Amino acid sequence: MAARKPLIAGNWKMNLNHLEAIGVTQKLAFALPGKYYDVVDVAVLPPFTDLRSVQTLVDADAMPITYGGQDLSPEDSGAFTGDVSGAMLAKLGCTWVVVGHSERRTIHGEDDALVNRKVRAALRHGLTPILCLGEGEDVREAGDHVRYCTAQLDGALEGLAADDVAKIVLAYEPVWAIGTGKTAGVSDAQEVCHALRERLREVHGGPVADGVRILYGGSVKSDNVADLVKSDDVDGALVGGASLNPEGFAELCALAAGGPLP
Ligand SMILES: O=C(CO)COP(=O)(O)O
Repeated sequence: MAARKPLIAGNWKMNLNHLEAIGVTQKLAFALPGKYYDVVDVAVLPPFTDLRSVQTLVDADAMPITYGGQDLSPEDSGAFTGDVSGAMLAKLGCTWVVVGHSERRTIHGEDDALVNRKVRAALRHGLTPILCLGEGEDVREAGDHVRYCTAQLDGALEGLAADDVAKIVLAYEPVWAIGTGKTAGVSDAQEVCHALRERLREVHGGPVADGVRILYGGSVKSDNVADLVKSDDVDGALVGGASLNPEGFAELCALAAGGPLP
């Protein structure tokens, strides 16, 4: 298996104003000693209004933390009230942008075609899309989750060249596990992450499949992260609620890197 460095990304969702963001980022950097970043990549994904503050702090203290947005417009500029472009995120030093989160798909009606345009917009501006996929409870109960998730993958990546697909991070987030306290079992997470990787292999080739990081998201906590990232095809976690507490998130990152904080 190709060596893939795990990524632990904290999706703050619509939490923490820009002043709180400064506090949380400082505490996270203080709580997680530098050596852990050799083993895991650590990212925070704050609301748009916090990004400038996070950028200033990360730059000033040369923190090894990366950051990104939670969404972007498929367009580059123009009359799109309320939207934020990939160019704007790139200008703020963002590394990542979440695309296709289930909360965007459900609450804002985003479909695979729009997600595909957003993936392209992110890549156009040198951002790494964290492309979220995942089935709802009804699909899981019908046993159709693998087919459902690979179809979402195909839709989101339709028409993309293999060397672009190689730049993407995937996140398998079963909707029934988000914010519910129900985590997919390690074998459930591994099953879908493996199927997504095999689909990448089929469509985009072995080197792409072996290189792309596939995260798991949905009620990831300090007590389950280590087992999740030990799975062959799970290369990290997209963490919601548990990323809001900086000391707790630092502990979670350390556990993903192989051991608790000293
Ligand atoms: O949606 C998620 C991350 O993007 C997961 O959220 P929770 O970790 O709060 O379940």
